Amino acid sequence: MGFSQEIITEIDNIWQANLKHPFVQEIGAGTLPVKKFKYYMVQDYVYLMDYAKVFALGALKSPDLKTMIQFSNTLQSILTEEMSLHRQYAAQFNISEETLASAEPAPTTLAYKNYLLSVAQTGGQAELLAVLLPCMWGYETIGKNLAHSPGAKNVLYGEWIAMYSSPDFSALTEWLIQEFDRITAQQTLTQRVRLINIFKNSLRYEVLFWEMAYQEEKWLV
Ligand SMILES: Cc1ncc(C[n+]2csc(CCO)c2C)c(N)n1
Repeated sequence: MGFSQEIITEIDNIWQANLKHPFVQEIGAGTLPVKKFKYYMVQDYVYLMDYAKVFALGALKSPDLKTMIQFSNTLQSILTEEMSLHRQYAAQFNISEETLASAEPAPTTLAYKNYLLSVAQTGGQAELLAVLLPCMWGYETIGKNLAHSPGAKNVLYGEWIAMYSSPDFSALTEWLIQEFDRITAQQTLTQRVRLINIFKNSLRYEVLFWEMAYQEEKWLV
């Protein structure tokens, strides 16, 4: 069993909480109130601006050309494909690109993106992979789980599900998992414990992100 599989087995309760969050289930059922989805789209756009930078840092910290190309291709696809879907949704909701690009992060978005960036900046390649893997792997699993759900045929949520259940996205996630398993195979117990914690925190933030959107979290003042 690879280290990545060992981690999600150990923290299965958090892994399941992420997959089964009401926000995700309601996308699958096609019943999620549009208002919550709009809120999510804007916050996710703000999040992705910084998430993409983690891939730029991944390229910077790459040990070889092949890894560097993968990180730079992914950075490109986040900015052009994934964020372009967000821009299309925003246009549908009459939210301008300026509003989208200048939206303020809610507390959870701010905390999560700062966590990602600080781990990616201060850690090495293993820490960087540990912090970004829950996001990729979680969405890929959700995409697969929802591929044949009623939501997949929903006019609004169908495209979102299609993007995360695409074979290209699965291949990318698989590459990240293998890279993580390869890099961590030789690590000491102390290093592994640190990586489990990073992975766990990032996964917890994924759950909090759904919850934030579900509750339409606001700053108190
Ligand atoms: C909070 C949050 N977590 C994860 C993703 C998913 N995601 C972000 S970048 C990327 C790589 C491929 O484009 C994927 C799958 C998201 N959108 N928002």
